Amino acid sequence: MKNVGFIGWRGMVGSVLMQRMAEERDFDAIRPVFFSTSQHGQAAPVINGQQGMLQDAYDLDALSALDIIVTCQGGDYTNEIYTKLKEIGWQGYWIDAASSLRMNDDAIIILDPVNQAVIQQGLNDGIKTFVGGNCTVSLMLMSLGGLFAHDLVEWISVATYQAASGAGARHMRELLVQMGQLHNEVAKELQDPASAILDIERKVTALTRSGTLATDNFGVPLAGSLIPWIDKQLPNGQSKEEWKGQAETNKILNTGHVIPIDGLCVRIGALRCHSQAFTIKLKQDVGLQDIEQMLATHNDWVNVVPNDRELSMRELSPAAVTGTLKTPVGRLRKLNMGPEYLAAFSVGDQLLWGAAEPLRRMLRLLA
Ligand SMILES: NC(=O)C1=CN([C@@H]2O[C@H](COP(=O)(O)OP(=O)(O)OC[C@H]3O[C@@H](n4cnc5c(N)ncnc54)[C@H](OP(=O)(O)O)[C@@H]3O)[C@@H](O)[C@H]2O)C=CC1
Ligand SMILES: N[C@@H](CC(=O)OP(=O)(O)O)C(=O)O
Repeated sequence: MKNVGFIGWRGMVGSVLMQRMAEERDFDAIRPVFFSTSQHGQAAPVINGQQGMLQDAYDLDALSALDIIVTCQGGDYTNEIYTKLKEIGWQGYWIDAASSLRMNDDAIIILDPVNQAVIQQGLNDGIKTFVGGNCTVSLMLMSLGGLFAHDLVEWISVATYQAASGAGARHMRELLVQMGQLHNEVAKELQDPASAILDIERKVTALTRSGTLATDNFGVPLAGSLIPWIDKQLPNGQSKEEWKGQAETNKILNTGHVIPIDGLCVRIGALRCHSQAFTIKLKQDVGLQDIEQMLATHNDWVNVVPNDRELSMRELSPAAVTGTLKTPVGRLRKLNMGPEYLAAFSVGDQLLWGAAEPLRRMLRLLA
C-alpha cells in the first residue's frame, strides 16, 4: 500500500475531496497521512476506525517519506514546498489542486474522462506531477467533450456565470451575508403586498451603494449584482481566468494546433456551480441530432438537456446541479450566423468536477 500525504484536506476543496474519497472507499487502497500548516500535533480525521496525529506540512523529512502527496492547500504552499522537495531529490507523485504548476512542461493537467490517453502517456514518460485544471475549463470539457473528441471545434467564444465558491470559502460566506443584509433592509415592506416595488428597489440599491455591505473579500457587492472580472488583469486586457480557457484546454487535450477559445468571465451570485454560455464554430455543418449523440455519449456524467423551456429551467441550473457530479449541457441550437454556429449552455459543480474529483481519480490510478 502506498503512503499518501494529504495537505489542505480541511479546506473547502479538501473537504469535498475527503467526502468523495470516503464515498468511493478510496482510503481502503492507501495508507493516509494528514498534514496541516497550522494544527500539527492535533488529532487527524478518523479513517476506517484509525486516527493519527496531524503532521507538520512544512516538515520535509515527513513529506519526503511519502509515495504520493495530494495538496489542496493553495499555490503559495505549492510554490514553497514542491521546489524544496524536488531539490532534495524526492521522487514521489505530486497531485495538486492549485494552478501554480499547471503549465509546467513536466506537469499534466488531469481530467481523465477527457484526457486519459494524455495522462497515461505522461505516466509512461515518467511524469510525476499531476494538477487539476481550472474549474471553468474542466467543466466546459466535461460538457463539450464529445465535440472535441470528434475534432469538430474550430473555435469557441464563451460567457461564464461563475459561483462565489470559486473565489474561496470566505467569499461564499460574504455573498450570503450580503443577501441577508439586503433582505433585512426591506423585510417589513416585503411582508406588505401593498408596498411599492420601486420603493423597495430604491432602498436595496441605496444600501448596495452605501459602502456598508460586507465586501472585505469581493471588494464590491455581489448579491443583487455581478462582477465582470475574475482573477488578475493581464496586459492584453484579458483576465487571468479568461486566459486559462485557451491555454489549459489546449494543454489538457494536447492539441497539435491551438484551438482558439476566448470570452468574458463573470462572477454571479450562485454558490458553487459555474454555468457557461457558448458560441461554438464547428469545422463543418453537423446535424443537431448527431451533435447531441456525440455529447451525450462522451462520458458518464454529461447529459443532454433537450432545448425545451420547461426542461432547461428545471434541469440546467445551479439549483438543480449543485452537489452532484452531473455536467449537463443544453440550449443546443444552430445560430442565425449559419449552420456551423452552435449555441450551448453548461452547468457544473465547481468543487466536484471543477476541483476535487479529478484529483481523487488520479490518486486512484496511482494507488
Ligand atoms: N475554491 C476553489 O474553487 C478552487 C480552489 N483551488 C485551489 O485549492 C486551494 C484551496 O482552496 P480552498 O479549499 O477554497 O481554501 P480554504 O481557504 O477553504 O482552505 C485552505 C486552508 O486554510 C486552512 N484553514 C484555516 N482556517 C480554516 C478553517 N476554519 N476551515 C478550514 N480550513 C482552514 C487549512 O489549512 P491548515 O490545516 O494547514 O491550517 C486549509 O487547508 C486554492 O488556493 C486553489 O489553489 C482549485 C480549484 C478550485
Ligand atoms: N478561478 C476560479 C477557481 C479556480 O479553479 O481557480 P484556479 O484556476 O486558480 O484553480 C474561480 O474563481 O471561479
